[in-house]
Amino acid sequence: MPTFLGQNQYGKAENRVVKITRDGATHHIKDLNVSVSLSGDMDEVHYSGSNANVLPTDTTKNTVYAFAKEHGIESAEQFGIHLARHFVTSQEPIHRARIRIEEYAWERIETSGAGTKETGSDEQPKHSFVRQGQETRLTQITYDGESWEVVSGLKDLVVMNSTDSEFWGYVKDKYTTLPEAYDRILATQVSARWRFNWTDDGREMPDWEESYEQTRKHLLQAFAETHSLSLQQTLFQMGSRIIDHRGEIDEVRFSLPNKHHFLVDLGPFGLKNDTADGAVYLAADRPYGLIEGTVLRDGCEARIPVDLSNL
Ligand SMILES: O=c1[nH]c(=O)c2[nH]c(=O)[nH]c2[nH]1
Repeated sequence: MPTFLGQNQYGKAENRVVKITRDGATHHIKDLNVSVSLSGDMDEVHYSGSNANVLPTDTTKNTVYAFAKEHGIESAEQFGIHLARHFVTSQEPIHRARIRIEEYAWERIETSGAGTKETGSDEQPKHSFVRQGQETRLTQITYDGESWEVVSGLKDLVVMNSTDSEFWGYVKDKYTTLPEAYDRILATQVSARWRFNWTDDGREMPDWEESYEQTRKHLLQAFAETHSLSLQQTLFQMGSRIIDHRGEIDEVRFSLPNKHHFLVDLGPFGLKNDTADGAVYLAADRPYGLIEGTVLRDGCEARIPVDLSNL
């Protein structure tokens, strides 16, 4: 044979697994990106195409989700060890498993205490999270020698509510397959711009640092405290909360990708997976719903461009 096979490995990369554990009203998130890579007696599949030694990559994906449900995710390390041991000890041709895991950290959103829980209790909702260490603060200043326009904002602020989100009662036509949801995850990567009404007419400038901190806080609190019937409704609540609390801002525009989380069907493995507790979700990256809109102070006109990537 003039050629021979060198190093090779295979598996399913980037299995996005999200597990929500409920401890009463307090939810805990484990959000991992798990990549499986296996190697061993795989010469034949390359030389002759015989799949006799091949555990499908699809099976490795299912194993990740089933293990998350059945055994939980104590830590990324423990989860990875468990998976690696499983592949090597359960499949004779597999001699080596490499499990790479990225873990995304989430911080609880501090709310104002005005949660929308129907319970009437003043207990803080504990199911709203902001992803750590991602966002970028932005500003754009325009001056034509006479007037100023200051538009500030942020992008890549990733937030999640692990409950208090529903989506139902929508139009259904012959192509509609989406089941109505009465308890779903709502997650988005916020891109927002807000326009200041300041201009250099002798008025004092806003305290830009304080304004940013407070605007971000109101945005997050509105996200956390809205019992959402759609991402569109949440968008309007976030914008209104900012305009109501920040007199220096007249207009807010949002671009909100709906980061869908689908309950994984673990029925084929005899595992019940519903939202009640310990639910395991597939975090899909595309396609995604894209919800965009502007919220304005009464009497003010829209000046922020519709397409935020132009800003
Ligand atoms: O909050 C949502 N708004 C929509 O317009 C929509 N469409 C969809 O399929 N899911 C959702 N969710």
